[in-house]
Amino acid sequence: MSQWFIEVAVPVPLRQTFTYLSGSMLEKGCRVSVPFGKRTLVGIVISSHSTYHGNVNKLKSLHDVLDASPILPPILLTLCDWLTHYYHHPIGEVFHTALPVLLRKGEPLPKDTHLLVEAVTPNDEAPTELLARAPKQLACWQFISQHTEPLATVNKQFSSVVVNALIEKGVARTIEKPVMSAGWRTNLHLADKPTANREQAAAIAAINHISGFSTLLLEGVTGSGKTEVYLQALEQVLLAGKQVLILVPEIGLTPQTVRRFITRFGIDVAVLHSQVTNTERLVIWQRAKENKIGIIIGTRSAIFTPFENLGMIILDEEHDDSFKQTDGLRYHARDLAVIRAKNEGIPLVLGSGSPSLESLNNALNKRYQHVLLTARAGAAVMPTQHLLDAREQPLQYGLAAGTIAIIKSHLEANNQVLVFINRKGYAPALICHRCGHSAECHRCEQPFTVYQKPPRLQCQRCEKTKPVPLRCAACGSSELIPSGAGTEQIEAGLAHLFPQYSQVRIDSDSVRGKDKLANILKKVDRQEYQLLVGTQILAKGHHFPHVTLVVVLGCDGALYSADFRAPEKLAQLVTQLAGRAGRASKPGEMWLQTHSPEHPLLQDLICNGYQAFSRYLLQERRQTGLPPYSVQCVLRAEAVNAELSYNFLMQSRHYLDTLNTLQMVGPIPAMVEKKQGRYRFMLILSANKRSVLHHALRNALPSITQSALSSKVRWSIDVDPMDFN
Ligand SMILES: Nc1ncnc2c1ncn2[C@@H]1O[C@H](COP(=O)(O)OP(=O)(O)OP(=O)(O)O)[C@@H](O)[C@H]1O
Ligand SMILES: [Zn+2]
Repeated sequence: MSQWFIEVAVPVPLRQTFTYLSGSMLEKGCRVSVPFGKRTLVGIVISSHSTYHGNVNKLKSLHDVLDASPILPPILLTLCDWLTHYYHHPIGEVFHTALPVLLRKGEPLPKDTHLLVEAVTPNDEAPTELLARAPKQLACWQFISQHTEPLATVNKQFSSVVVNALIEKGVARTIEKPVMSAGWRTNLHLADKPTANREQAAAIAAINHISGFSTLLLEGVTGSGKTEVYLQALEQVLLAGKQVLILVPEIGLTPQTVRRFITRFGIDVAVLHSQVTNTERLVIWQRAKENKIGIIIGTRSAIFTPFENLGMIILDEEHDDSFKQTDGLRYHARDLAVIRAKNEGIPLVLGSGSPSLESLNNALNKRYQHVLLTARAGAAVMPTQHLLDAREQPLQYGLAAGTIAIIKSHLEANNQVLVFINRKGYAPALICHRCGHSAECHRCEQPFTVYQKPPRLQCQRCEKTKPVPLRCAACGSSELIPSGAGTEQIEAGLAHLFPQYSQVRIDSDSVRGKDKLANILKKVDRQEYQLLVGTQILAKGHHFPHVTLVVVLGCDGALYSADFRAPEKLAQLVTQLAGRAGRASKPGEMWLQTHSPEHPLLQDLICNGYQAFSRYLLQERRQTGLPPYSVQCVLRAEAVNAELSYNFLMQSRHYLDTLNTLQMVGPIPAMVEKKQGRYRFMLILSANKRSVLHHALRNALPSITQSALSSKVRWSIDVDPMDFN
């Protein structure tokens, strides 16, 4: 019997494959179960060899081969290889991330079958007598004797009690059959659509003109009808029988968006987001792979869906943070989409009203095609933007008198008002009025947020909760005052100021649970609420036709942040928030309440708008040599013992420095210095060229991973970091 040496990617945090023995050659991409220490793990075959240059006696045999043919198509295998190299991530974990949870666990692919109910006719006679006393059962039997129907269809008319009774009496049985689907292409039909305006038509033509791979940045102001452009550009792709993948931000995936695609094309649209169960996810995964689904709309990880015949990728709100994974394999779905589209030889469309500086730079450099939509679609006009100087104005619940007056005028005109604040809870801190001590989470060294609904203190980093204390832990005084304002406080304040208007709070606390956000948005649409108070969630792509005023609170902190991306993120947030106002027939306005009305960044953004502001920020990045004019990587380490994580990074710095090609900052405390009892440090690496950064990392990683300290701390590599937390 021949012996094969199989290289397997095993889901462990080690940057290598492991060799196992097998009696036969195995193809790359098949799953195998292997012994690993005392455990059995599911790994992916990377390669098979007939020879081995090591001690064969030390090798173990595979337990099992789980797939007869590769579970991942070649395109995804290539993508995983790219991820492993680009993000310097352990190969087994890369494959693990790319696979649906159930496949990671070694489950087989589900059979695409359904149960049918078939009538049985004993002695060739209808069982009329047998069922004479059970008219429902008789009716059911007659129904199934005419056609063999799926159980689900039968159950629409007859309860399972009735069906089971027939089965027990031996006059019906269930049979499992493959689902015969006519395929989405037969159902495809185009519904009525608005006539594209001149700019939209140019964008659609530009997209449809692409043959093979190209990335196109659609920079369209909020409400300019980007979704309409996607819809019309997709017609040609779908009519050619090709599938499409649409990637959207985490919370932007609303039923309204999905419905627009369903009604336009008349076909099922599969949706992939965090609330989809593992079983549903696997079914969609397989159906896409077999070209049984035409359109998939999903968040970040949907980029790993296999398609038999993918024709286009669209990534909407491409500036959104949620496309970047912030733990484990820290990939950016936008960058992955570029690589995937290139490998598939298909167009990629990136859309945003406030594009990231990375994409903008690529567009201005002509690496991407660039199409602008400068005006709103239909009759809507762009909202006006203003600063509200809160200095020396009386404040009530964090709202300046001027802000309250503007809110009042819009409410009285019967319009909806959206109030944004970047904090959840009632107040971001509880402070002792006598000694100034603030109640703090010890594990995170971070002030507790005060909540009223229900009353508690809660840490935003580790979610630990505590009852609200009656006395100061430091001096015993009972004079404890909430400091600053969050959504709950603004909600309470507005309820007090405007009791006659109905209000809803929209933040991650209030929309927790399936369909909760969707239901609130439906009510907003029906104008059951006139005041909307909330966090970032409100900024994401929603179409609020009745909102005419957007009020922005609590943004001053971002003006003084140490993160060089803070101005860009603030500008995107403000632009997207303003973009929720005046989207239909009535014009809208945005007021940003600030104590720094003269700050040049704010002035520039409000007076000149995102388009000019973003070009100015790019100039600044060029002058300072920051991304996208350089590349970065962050090495993070955390440990209960601060010294360990500091020393690990110090030592890593030394290994990385041997080539003397990188600029390095650190080790310095991460912006989130402590979390759940662990001290966190970072080392920021930058280089002018990507190849230099990668070379230095590849050169140093063996020493870093083999160091004794590396097993004593939790550490990670973040290529193209989007934050310094
Ligand atoms: N050519 C058109 N004629 C009339 N109405 C249109 C046209 N294109 C889009 N609309 C309408 O304009 C509104 C905004 O369009 P859409 O939601 O596509 O904008 P968007 O650019 O995706 O918005 P945002 O980036 O702010 O989320 C929608 O109600 C849409 O139906
Ligand atoms: Zn905490």
